[in-house]
Amino acid sequence: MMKTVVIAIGGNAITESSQKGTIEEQQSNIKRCCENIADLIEAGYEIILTHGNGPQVGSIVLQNDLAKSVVPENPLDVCGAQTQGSLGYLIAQTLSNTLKHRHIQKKIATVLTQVLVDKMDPSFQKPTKFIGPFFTAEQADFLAKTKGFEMQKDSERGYRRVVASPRPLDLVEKDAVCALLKEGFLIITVGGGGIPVVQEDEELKGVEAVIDKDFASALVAREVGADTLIILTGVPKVAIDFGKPNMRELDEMTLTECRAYLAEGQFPPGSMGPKVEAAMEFVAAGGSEAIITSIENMKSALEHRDGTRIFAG
Ligand SMILES: Nc1ncnc2c1ncn2[C@@H]1O[C@H](COP(=O)(O)OP(=O)(O)O)[C@@H](O)[C@H]1O
Ligand SMILES: NC(=O)OP(=O)(O)O
Repeated sequence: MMKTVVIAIGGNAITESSQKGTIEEQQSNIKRCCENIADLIEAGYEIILTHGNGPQVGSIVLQNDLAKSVVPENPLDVCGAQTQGSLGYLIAQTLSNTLKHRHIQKKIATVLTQVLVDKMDPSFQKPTKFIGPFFTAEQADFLAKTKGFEMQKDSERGYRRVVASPRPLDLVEKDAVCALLKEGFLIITVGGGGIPVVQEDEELKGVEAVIDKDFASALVAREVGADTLIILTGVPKVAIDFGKPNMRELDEMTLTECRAYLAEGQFPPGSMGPKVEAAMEFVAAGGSEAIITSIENMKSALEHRDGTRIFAG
C-alpha cells in the first residue's frame, strides 16, 4: 500500500542562517530537496509538500520598510501571500525539472492557501515567530529602538524579529487541496504556514501574523490522513542540551518523552519547540510517525536510519 508523506520544508532550510538569501541560494537548496523528494517518489511514496517562510517573509518586510517613503508598505498577511507565490513557484518549477530529468511523470500544483486563526489567540499579545535575518545583540537593540521591532534571541544563532504566530484552525482551500490530490497532483500547500485570516461578520479578513508552518503542516497531514509527517530543518536530529558541550542527539522520542523534554525547556519556542509540538499533535491524532531531520537525510530517516522519529508511547 502506497504511503502518504507530508514533507514540511523549513524556511531556514531554504535560506540557511549563514546565507544572504539570494534566489540562487534558495534555488540551490530547493534543488537538493527536490532530488531527495524524487528519490521518495521513485520509492513509491505519495508526497504533499509544505514550506516555511520565516527568512523570506522577513526580507520582504525589510524591503517594504526601506522603500516606504516611495511606495506603500504591505501588511504581513500580504507579504506572506507573496512568499507562497515566490517559494511555491521556485519549488514547483525545480521539482518539475528534476522529475522530468528522471523521467518521472507527476502533475504538480501550488495551492494558494488561507488558514483560519482565532483573533483572540494569545500569540497576538506574545509574539514568538522568528522572521528575517539574524542580527547581533547591538544591531537588535538598534532595530528595537529605531523601528519598534520586537527582537529575541533565536537559539544560539543570533537575534531576529518576532511576530505573532496564532495556531492554525482550518484550511480555507481544503476542498481544492482534496480535489487536486484525488486527481493525482503533487501539491504544495500552506506555504509559510498559510495566509492567516480571521472570520469577521461572515467574511474572511487577513491579519498581521505568520503562522508556524509545522503546526499548519500537522493540520494538513491530519486532514488528508497522511501516514507520516516529515519536518525538514537545518539539523539532522533533535538534540538534548542543544549547542552545549554535552549535547546529545536523539534517534527517537515517545510522546511521553517529548512532553518531559518540553517541560525541561529543551526545545525553544519559535524554533525546535513548534516542530516537536506539531509532531506530537500529528501522532496523538493517530498519525503513525513524525520525523524531524535535514534535507539530505529524509529517505534514510523514513527507513529509520537517521533523523529523530516521534511515535506514540
Ligand atoms: N533541541 C534542539 N535540537 C536541535 N536543534 C535545535 C534545538 N533547539 C534549537 N534548535 C535550532 O532550531 C533550528 C530549527 O528551527 P528553525 O531554523 O527556526 O526552523 P525552520 O527550519 O523551520 O526555519 C535548528 O536548525 C537548530 O539550529
Ligand atoms: N512560517 C514558518 O513557520 O516559517 P519557518 O519554517 O521559516 O519557521
